[in-house]
Amino acid sequence: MSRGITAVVPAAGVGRRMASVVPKQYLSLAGRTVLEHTVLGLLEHPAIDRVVVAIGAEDAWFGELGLARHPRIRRAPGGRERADSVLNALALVESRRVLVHDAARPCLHPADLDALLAVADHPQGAILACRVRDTMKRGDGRGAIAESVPREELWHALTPQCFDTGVLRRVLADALAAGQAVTDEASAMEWAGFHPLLVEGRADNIKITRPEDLALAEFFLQQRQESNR
Ligand SMILES: Nc1ccn([C@@H]2O[C@H](COP(=O)(O)OP(=O)(O)OP(=O)(O)O)[C@@H](O)[C@H]2O)c(=O)n1
Ligand SMILES: C[C@](O)(CO)[C@H](O)COP(=O)(O)O
Repeated sequence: MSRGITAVVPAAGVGRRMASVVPKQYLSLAGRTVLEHTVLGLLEHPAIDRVVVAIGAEDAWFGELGLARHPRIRRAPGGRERADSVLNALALVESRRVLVHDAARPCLHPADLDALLAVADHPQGAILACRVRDTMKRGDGRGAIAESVPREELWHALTPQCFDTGVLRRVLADALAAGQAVTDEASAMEWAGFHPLLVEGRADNIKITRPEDLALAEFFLQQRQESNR
Protein backbone atom coordinates (compact mmCIF):
# COMPACT_ATOMS: atom_id res chain seq x y z
CA MET A 1 0.00 0.00 0.00
CA SER A 2 1.39 3.45 -0.91
CA ARG A 3 2.28 5.89 1.88
CA GLY A 4 0.75 8.93 0.15
CA ILE A 5 -2.75 10.32 0.32
CA THR A 6 -5.30 9.63 -2.38
CA ALA A 7 -7.41 12.54 -3.57
CA VAL A 8 -11.00 12.10 -4.75
CA VAL A 9 -12.17 14.56 -7.41
CA PRO A 10 -15.94 14.58 -8.05
CA ALA A 11 -16.24 15.52 -11.73
CA ALA A 12 -19.59 13.98 -12.74
CA GLY A 13 -21.73 17.13 -12.65
CA VAL A 14 -23.50 18.59 -15.70
CA GLY A 15 -22.95 22.24 -14.78
CA ARG A 16 -26.56 23.48 -15.08
CA ARG A 17 -25.76 26.89 -13.53
CA MET A 18 -22.87 27.35 -15.97
CA ALA A 19 -25.14 26.70 -18.95
CA SER A 20 -22.09 25.96 -21.12
CA VAL A 21 -21.89 23.87 -24.29
CA VAL A 22 -19.82 21.24 -22.47
CA PRO A 23 -19.84 20.46 -18.74
CA LYS A 24 -17.83 23.16 -16.97
CA GLN A 25 -15.05 20.78 -15.89
CA TYR A 26 -14.15 20.45 -19.59
CA LEU A 27 -14.13 24.15 -20.44
CA SER A 28 -10.81 25.56 -21.58
CA LEU A 29 -8.94 27.58 -18.96
CA ALA A 30 -5.41 29.00 -19.43
CA GLY A 31 -4.51 26.44 -22.07
CA ARG A 32 -6.05 23.26 -20.66
CA THR A 33 -9.33 22.01 -19.27
CA VAL A 34 -10.61 22.97 -15.82
CA LEU A 35 -10.37 19.30 -14.82
CA GLU A 36 -6.73 19.00 -15.91
CA HIS A 37 -5.77 22.05 -13.86
CA THR A 38 -7.47 20.57 -10.79
CA VAL A 39 -6.20 16.99 -11.07
CA LEU A 40 -2.63 17.75 -12.19
CA GLY A 41 -2.39 20.49 -9.57
CA LEU A 42 -3.12 17.86 -6.90
CA LEU A 43 -0.64 15.34 -8.35
CA GLU A 44 2.11 17.99 -8.32
CA HIS A 45 2.05 17.86 -4.51
CA PRO A 46 4.47 15.22 -3.16
CA ALA A 47 1.98 14.06 -0.51
CA ILE A 48 -0.73 13.22 -3.07
CA ASP A 49 0.11 9.99 -4.83
CA ARG A 50 -3.16 9.02 -6.52
CA VAL A 51 -6.36 10.66 -7.73
CA VAL A 52 -9.72 8.95 -8.17
CA VAL A 53 -11.96 10.97 -10.49
CA ALA A 54 -15.72 10.38 -10.45
CA ILE A 55 -16.94 10.66 -14.05
CA GLY A 56 -20.54 10.62 -15.28
CA ALA A 57 -21.86 7.64 -17.23
CA GLU A 58 -22.71 9.90 -20.20
CA ASP A 59 -19.33 11.66 -20.13
CA ALA A 60 -17.89 11.84 -23.67
CA TRP A 61 -14.88 14.00 -22.83
CA PHE A 62 -12.76 12.37 -20.12
CA GLY A 63 -11.52 9.58 -22.42
CA GLU A 64 -10.08 12.21 -24.78
CA LEU A 65 -7.79 13.62 -22.09
CA GLY A 66 -4.33 12.36 -21.17
CA LEU A 67 -5.71 12.02 -17.63
CA ALA A 68 -7.57 8.90 -18.76
CA ARG A 69 -4.24 7.15 -19.33
CA HIS A 70 -2.30 8.65 -16.41
CA PRO A 71 -0.78 5.88 -14.22
CA ARG A 72 -1.79 7.59 -10.95
CA ILE A 73 -5.37 8.40 -11.92
CA ARG A 74 -8.30 6.01 -11.61
CA ARG A 75 -11.89 6.52 -12.74
CA ALA A 76 -14.97 5.87 -10.62
CA PRO A 77 -18.61 6.07 -11.71
CA GLY A 78 -20.37 9.36 -10.95
CA GLY A 79 -23.61 9.31 -9.00
CA ARG A 80 -26.92 11.17 -8.95
CA GLU A 81 -25.60 13.83 -6.54
CA ARG A 82 -22.10 15.01 -5.68
CA ALA A 83 -22.14 12.95 -2.45
CA ASP A 84 -23.02 9.78 -4.40
CA SER A 85 -20.09 10.42 -6.74
CA VAL A 86 -17.76 10.87 -3.78
CA LEU A 87 -19.02 7.68 -2.13
CA ASN A 88 -18.47 5.71 -5.34
CA ALA A 89 -14.92 7.06 -5.59
CA LEU A 90 -14.18 6.25 -1.93
CA ALA A 91 -14.65 2.56 -2.79
CA LEU A 92 -11.38 2.79 -4.76
CA VAL A 93 -9.37 4.63 -2.08
CA GLU A 94 -6.80 2.58 -0.13
CA SER A 95 -4.98 5.38 1.72
CA ARG A 96 -5.80 5.85 5.41
CA ARG A 97 -6.65 9.54 4.84
CA VAL A 98 -8.51 10.91 1.87
CA LEU A 99 -8.80 14.41 0.47
CA VAL A 100 -11.90 15.39 -1.53
CA HIS A 101 -11.60 18.31 -3.93
CA ASP A 102 -14.14 19.66 -6.43
CA ALA A 103 -13.15 19.37 -10.09
CA ALA A 104 -14.70 22.86 -10.41
CA ARG A 105 -12.07 24.41 -8.14
CA PRO A 106 -8.98 24.67 -10.40
CA CYS A 107 -7.37 27.64 -8.56
CA LEU A 108 -6.32 25.79 -5.39
CA HIS A 109 -3.04 27.34 -4.21
CA PRO A 110 -0.24 24.93 -3.21
CA ALA A 111 0.19 26.82 0.08
CA ASP A 112 -3.44 26.10 0.98
CA LEU A 113 -2.96 22.42 0.16
CA ASP A 114 0.11 22.42 2.39
CA ALA A 115 -1.88 24.05 5.21
CA LEU A 116 -4.66 21.46 4.99
CA LEU A 117 -2.24 18.53 4.77
CA ALA A 118 -0.44 19.83 7.87
CA VAL A 119 -3.52 18.79 9.89
CA ALA A 120 -4.49 15.80 7.74
CA ASP A 121 -4.18 13.40 10.70
CA HIS A 122 -6.52 15.35 12.98
CA PRO A 123 -9.20 12.94 14.27
CA GLN A 124 -12.02 15.39 13.53
CA GLY A 125 -10.87 15.97 9.96
CA ALA A 126 -10.32 19.37 8.37
CA ILE A 127 -11.56 21.57 5.55
CA LEU A 128 -10.30 24.62 3.74
CA ALA A 129 -12.61 27.57 4.37
CA CYS A 130 -12.61 31.32 4.11
CA ARG A 131 -14.33 33.85 6.34
CA VAL A 132 -17.27 35.74 4.88
CA ARG A 133 -16.42 39.39 4.20
CA ASP A 134 -19.80 40.98 3.53
CA THR A 135 -22.64 41.78 5.87
CA MET A 136 -24.86 38.68 5.74
CA LYS A 137 -28.64 38.82 5.40
CA ARG A 138 -31.26 36.12 5.70
CA GLY A 139 -34.08 36.52 3.18
CA ASP A 140 -37.73 36.21 4.14
CA GLY A 141 -38.52 34.08 1.08
CA ARG A 142 -40.48 36.97 -0.43
CA GLY A 143 -37.49 38.95 -1.78
CA ALA A 144 -36.93 41.09 1.30
CA ILE A 145 -34.56 41.02 4.25
CA ALA A 146 -35.74 39.06 7.27
CA GLU A 147 -32.66 39.75 9.40
CA SER A 148 -28.94 40.41 9.42
CA VAL A 149 -26.87 37.42 10.46
CA PRO A 150 -23.82 37.88 12.75
CA ARG A 151 -20.82 37.10 10.56
CA GLU A 152 -18.06 36.72 13.15
CA GLU A 153 -17.95 32.94 12.81
CA LEU A 154 -19.45 32.50 9.33
CA TRP A 155 -17.23 30.73 6.83
CA HIS A 156 -17.46 29.65 3.22
CA ALA A 157 -16.72 25.93 3.10
CA LEU A 158 -14.22 25.24 0.34
CA THR A 159 -12.43 22.12 -0.82
CA PRO A 160 -10.22 20.12 -0.38
CA GLN A 161 -11.71 18.51 2.68
CA CYS A 162 -9.64 15.83 4.43
CA PHE A 163 -10.82 12.90 6.58
CA ASP A 164 -10.08 9.35 7.69
CA THR A 165 -11.10 7.28 4.70
CA GLY A 166 -12.97 4.54 6.55
CA VAL A 167 -14.82 6.98 8.78
CA LEU A 168 -15.87 9.17 5.84
CA ARG A 169 -16.99 6.16 3.81
CA ARG A 170 -19.19 4.92 6.67
CA VAL A 171 -20.55 8.32 7.69
CA LEU A 172 -21.33 9.38 4.12
CA ALA A 173 -23.18 6.11 3.44
CA ASP A 174 -25.14 6.42 6.70
CA ALA A 175 -26.03 10.08 6.13
CA LEU A 176 -27.26 9.40 2.60
CA ALA A 177 -29.23 6.36 3.79
CA ALA A 178 -30.83 8.57 6.45
CA GLY A 179 -31.91 11.04 3.76
CA GLN A 180 -29.59 13.77 4.98
CA ALA A 181 -28.80 16.65 2.60
CA VAL A 182 -25.05 16.32 2.08
CA THR A 183 -23.53 19.14 0.02
CA ASP A 184 -19.99 18.66 1.32
CA GLU A 185 -18.16 15.89 3.19
CA ALA A 186 -17.99 17.97 6.37
CA SER A 187 -21.80 18.18 6.59
CA ALA A 188 -21.99 14.38 6.74
CA MET A 189 -19.25 14.29 9.39
CA GLU A 190 -21.05 16.99 11.40
CA TRP A 191 -24.25 14.93 11.19
CA ALA A 192 -22.29 12.09 12.77
CA GLY A 193 -21.11 14.37 15.58
CA PHE A 194 -17.66 15.38 14.33
CA HIS A 195 -16.35 18.97 14.39
CA PRO A 196 -13.86 19.24 11.52
CA LEU A 197 -11.16 21.91 11.76
CA LEU A 198 -11.52 25.08 9.72
CA VAL A 199 -8.26 25.81 7.90
CA GLU A 200 -8.34 29.38 6.60
CA GLY A 201 -7.71 29.42 2.87
CA ARG A 202 -7.53 31.88 0.03
CA ALA A 203 -10.64 33.52 -1.37
CA ASP A 204 -9.37 32.85 -4.91
CA ASN A 205 -10.04 29.13 -4.48
CA ILE A 206 -13.33 29.71 -6.26
CA LYS A 207 -15.75 27.09 -7.49
CA ILE A 208 -16.52 27.68 -11.14
CA THR A 209 -20.32 27.73 -10.96
CA ARG A 210 -21.71 30.52 -13.13
CA PRO A 211 -20.52 31.95 -16.48
CA GLU A 212 -18.76 34.94 -14.94
CA ASP A 213 -16.60 32.63 -12.79
CA LEU A 214 -14.52 31.35 -15.72
CA ALA A 215 -12.91 34.73 -16.49
CA LEU A 216 -12.19 35.20 -12.80
CA ALA A 217 -10.51 31.79 -12.61
CA GLU A 218 -8.46 32.64 -15.72
CA PHE A 219 -7.31 35.88 -14.05
CA PHE A 220 -6.31 34.09 -10.85
CA LEU A 221 -4.33 31.43 -12.73
CA GLN A 222 -2.56 34.04 -14.87
CA GLN A 223 -1.66 35.98 -11.71
CA ARG A 224 -0.31 32.72 -10.26
CA GLN A 225 1.79 31.97 -13.33
CA GLU A 226 3.26 35.48 -13.31
CA SER A 227 4.15 35.30 -9.62
CA ASN A 228 5.87 31.93 -10.22
CA ARG A 229 8.17 33.36 -12.91
N1 LIG B 1 -23.72 14.24 -9.39
C1 LIG B 1 -22.64 15.04 -9.27
C2 LIG B 1 -22.78 16.45 -9.14
C3 LIG B 1 -21.64 17.24 -9.02
N2 LIG B 1 -20.42 16.64 -9.04
C4 LIG B 1 -19.21 17.45 -8.95
O1 LIG B 1 -19.20 18.14 -7.72
C5 LIG B 1 -18.49 19.39 -7.90
C6 LIG B 1 -19.26 20.56 -7.28
O2 LIG B 1 -20.57 20.52 -7.79
P1 LIG B 1 -21.23 21.74 -8.62
O3 LIG B 1 -20.37 22.95 -8.64
O4 LIG B 1 -22.63 21.86 -8.13
O5 LIG B 1 -21.23 21.13 -10.11
P2 LIG B 1 -22.50 20.76 -10.97
O6 LIG B 1 -23.39 19.86 -10.20
O7 LIG B 1 -21.96 20.31 -12.28
O8 LIG B 1 -23.19 22.21 -11.17
P3 LIG B 1 -24.78 22.50 -11.22
O9 LIG B 1 -25.27 22.34 -9.80
O10 LIG B 1 -24.79 23.95 -11.68
O11 LIG B 1 -25.38 21.55 -12.19
C7 LIG B 1 -18.25 19.57 -9.39
O12 LIG B 1 -16.87 19.37 -9.67
C8 LIG B 1 -19.12 18.51 -10.03
O13 LIG B 1 -18.56 17.98 -11.22
C9 LIG B 1 -20.29 15.25 -9.15
O14 LIG B 1 -19.16 14.71 -9.16
N3 LIG B 1 -21.40 14.47 -9.24
C1 LIG C 1 -18.35 21.09 -1.69
C2 LIG C 1 -18.59 22.57 -1.85
O1 LIG C 1 -17.80 23.08 -2.90
C3 LIG C 1 -18.24 23.29 -0.57
O2 LIG C 1 -18.63 24.64 -0.65
C4 LIG C 1 -20.07 22.88 -2.21
O3 LIG C 1 -20.89 22.41 -1.15
C5 LIG C 1 -20.46 22.23 -3.50
O4 LIG C 1 -21.83 22.58 -3.69
P1 LIG C 1 -22.48 22.34 -5.10
O5 LIG C 1 -23.90 22.79 -4.99
O6 LIG C 1 -22.35 20.85 -5.34
O7 LIG C 1 -21.68 23.16 -6.06
